[in-house]
Amino acid sequence: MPANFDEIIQQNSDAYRTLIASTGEDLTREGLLNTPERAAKAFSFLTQGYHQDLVEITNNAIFPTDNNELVMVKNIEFYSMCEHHMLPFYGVAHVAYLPDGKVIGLSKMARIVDMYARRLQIQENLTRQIAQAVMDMTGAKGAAVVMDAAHMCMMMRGVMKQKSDTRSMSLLGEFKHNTEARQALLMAIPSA
Ligand SMILES: Nc1nc2c(ncn2[C@@H]2O[C@H](COP(=O)(O)OP(=O)(O)OP(=O)(O)O)[C@@H](O)[C@H]2O)c(=O)[nH]1
Ligand SMILES: [Zn+2]
Repeated sequence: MPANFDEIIQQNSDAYRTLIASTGEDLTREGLLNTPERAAKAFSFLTQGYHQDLVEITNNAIFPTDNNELVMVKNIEFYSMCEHHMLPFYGVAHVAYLPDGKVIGLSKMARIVDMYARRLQIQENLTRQIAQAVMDMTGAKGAAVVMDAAHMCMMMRGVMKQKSDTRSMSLLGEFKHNTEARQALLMAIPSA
């Protein structure tokens, strides 16, 4: 949470008041009375990733191992917002790495996904940032992230395609350079 949290909520409530008023709505009607502040708090939650860092969220949960085979946490659900329209995109992330003597707490992989998802993003950059973070935190031989997502900006407006879904991938280290490692990874990833 930022130090000036209350001030930010106040400012963003005013901004939401302006937005709501632009529709012609009556801001004093009962159903809308607390909406600007509620929306400001919701926005603050959905963008809280800007106020987190990797060291804090992983909390030193790095452990020694003598098993350096593939680790993958599949189907980590995430919600993000596209940086173009500020509309949600959401789906699942599959996060994998090839340890080099160290593993990371499994829940921390999901926390890393959430930290980057709760920012204004495009799916491709989100995917790469998660892979890089896993690589950096574990010193892994390779890290890979695959994300499958639906984009509300393509569904409820614009081209209005309800069934399209987007797969993005980031392969680092061994997964990029070693064909065998990449094939083992791709076989383990669920189809969209
Ligand atoms: N590559 C990528 N594009 C995205 C993502 N999220 C939204 N977009 C796209 O960003 C693009 C923005 O295009 P613009 O032409 O500037 O905006 P627009 O007029 O609102 O575009 P339309 O959505 O086609 O109506 C659109 O094609 C969106 O589909 C994402 O995560 N990755
Ligand atoms: Zn968009």
